[in-house]
Amino acid sequence: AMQSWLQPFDLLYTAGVQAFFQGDWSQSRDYLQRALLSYTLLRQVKVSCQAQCQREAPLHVWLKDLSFMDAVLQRSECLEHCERLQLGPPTRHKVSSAVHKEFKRREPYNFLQAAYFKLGQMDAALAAAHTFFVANPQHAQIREDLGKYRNLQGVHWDSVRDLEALPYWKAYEEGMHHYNVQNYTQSILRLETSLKEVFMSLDECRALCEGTQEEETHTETQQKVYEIIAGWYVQLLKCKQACVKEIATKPGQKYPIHDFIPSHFHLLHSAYAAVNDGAAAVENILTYLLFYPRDDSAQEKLQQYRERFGEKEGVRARENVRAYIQQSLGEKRLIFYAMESLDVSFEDPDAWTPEENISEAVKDKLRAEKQKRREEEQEEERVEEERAAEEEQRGPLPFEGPRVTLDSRQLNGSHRVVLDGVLTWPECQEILRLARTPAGSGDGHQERRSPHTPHEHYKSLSVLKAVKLAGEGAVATPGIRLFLDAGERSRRIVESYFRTETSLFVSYTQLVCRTALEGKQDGRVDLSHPVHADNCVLDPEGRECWKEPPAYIHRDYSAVLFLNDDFEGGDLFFTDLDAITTTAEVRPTCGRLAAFSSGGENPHGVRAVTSGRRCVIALWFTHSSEHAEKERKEAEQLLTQTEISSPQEGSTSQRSSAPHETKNAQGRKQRVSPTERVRLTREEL
Ligand SMILES: O=C(O)CCC(=O)C(=O)O
Ligand SMILES: [Fe+2]
Repeated sequence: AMQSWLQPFDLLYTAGVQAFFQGDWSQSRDYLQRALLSYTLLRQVKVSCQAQCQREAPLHVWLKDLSFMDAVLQRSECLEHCERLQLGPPTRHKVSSAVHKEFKRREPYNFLQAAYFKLGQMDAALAAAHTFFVANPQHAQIREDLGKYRNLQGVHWDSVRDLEALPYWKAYEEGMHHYNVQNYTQSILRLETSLKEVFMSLDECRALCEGTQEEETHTETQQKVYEIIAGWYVQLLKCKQACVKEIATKPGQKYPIHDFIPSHFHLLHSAYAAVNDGAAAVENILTYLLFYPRDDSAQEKLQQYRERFGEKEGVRARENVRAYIQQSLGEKRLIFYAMESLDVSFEDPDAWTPEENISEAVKDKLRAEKQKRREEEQEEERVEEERAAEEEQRGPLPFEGPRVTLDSRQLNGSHRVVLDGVLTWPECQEILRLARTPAGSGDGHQERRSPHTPHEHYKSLSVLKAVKLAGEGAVATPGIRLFLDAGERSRRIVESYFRTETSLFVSYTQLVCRTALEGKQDGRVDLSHPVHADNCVLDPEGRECWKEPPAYIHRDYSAVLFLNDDFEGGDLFFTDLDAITTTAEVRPTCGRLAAFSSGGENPHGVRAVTSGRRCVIALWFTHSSEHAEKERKEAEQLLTQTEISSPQEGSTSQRSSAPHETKNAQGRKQRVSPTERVRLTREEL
């Protein structure tokens, strides 16, 4: 049966992305299509196995009864067997939550649209692009791409549709529209369709909760067996409850539609009344009253319908809705109970939950959580606004070559930017030659154990030391001139891009190379450079950053100018104040500059370098003239003398005009996040 098993969607996705960067568009398209299909089929199998095993291995027994365990085991075996038949061993489809999230965000469609485009399949490209856009309306790159599609000849805009659309959204929206223009018959048809589909999607979502279990983040070691069962079960109930929210949230929207399900019945009773179907009008207002029994205006409406259409004997609220409400309330009751006794948090997705079901203590907890959520949302909005303001303020670049690759928004932070093309390929090579001099040659060179990790060597070179080495003939001068110039170039870019209020001085420049020690990488878990902020002492526990010594508090901006990419690991990454939550990763490559403000808003670190050698120019800038790098001046003077006395080293400020590293060479690197990788090839669109 091996061949008939479903291929894991994450592997197909990875293969598709890989082919994408090898420029094999048809291969990429095929893999991505299969990945999306596999993703859908996997869900279908899981849902159908749940349904099947609910029938074949029911769970209507009590815990005190030994047969409870019997039933649990049978259910578990039924599911395992059912899924194994179609999917193979369970481990085949263990997918990381990162990939799950990418599929939820419809990321594969972004690759797919570009692949279709390359293959000249314009209608398919447009459909995929639109599908990605619907879930990512803020995404700058896809907006730009869609703009380009708009200008193309022969693309069929009228037929473009969302390939992932859940069926009820269209029906719901049309139902609303017809209702608003008083076309009640059509409205009824659409809303009934929507309702049917909504409950089907809800059932699916709830069934999937039983299939997969979120990993517990905190694992108490001394938990008793009942606590574990309780914890697990509450988690399951919360997952099922959250489905209401998921169903009511349109793709690309942050918040669900308020009262999504009850509102159907509200619209329906009026619509049925408008077409004089008294029985249906009464049925739907009664159904609405199941959610809001004390809604006075609904009660009044019911009276009016009874007067207008006569007593409708035998007309009752919809049975499936009554059952749904009962089930949901039962679940909520258990969760509320758990909130009182266990450390459980919960956000009720429904507005209709009757107050009397909730104890005062739980009400307080719910209120506190709602408040917390609101504050989080406000904070998010504030950050978003700040970012938008920053975007508007962002200054021009002082040179032709460099261009912004990722801005603060794309890097999920503030005062961050990644530029490419700050150095050309030959320039990087020339600077790298400075670092290649044998260890121990001259006192300026230090190749030693890294101060941060026992798994790497670490070599640093300041500008002045470099110049002195040149004086001794140990290194070539053009590289040093470039080393100095690169710092100045970066300074001007940072000053201009961030539109700093006063001018910036370079306060320190360092050429830093980190070399993986061979044979010392197995099982390594540490970083090349632990998470820190550059001008304050990070306190992840307190989520604060203390701007006081021993931190270099005069540093205002930091920059890392990458020189090479022929090593493994070594990505620069940013985190939240907790020093754990990664917000952005930057893959080094020649000429790429990562610049950011030096404070607590930009904690960062460097991933382990697990093979080869990673070299960068690390730069810090300051507004304070007293902290301007004194060595730089001295180095300049010395260097000028050296250059004059040894003209055979070539022209003074050697500027190469050789082409930049090609985009494909960058793209082939594995570590760049897929989103960034799409960006890098996007300009070819
Ligand atoms: O090398 C890097 O990417 C960053 C190094 C760094 O953060 C530092 O030296 O402060
Ligand atoms: Fe740093």
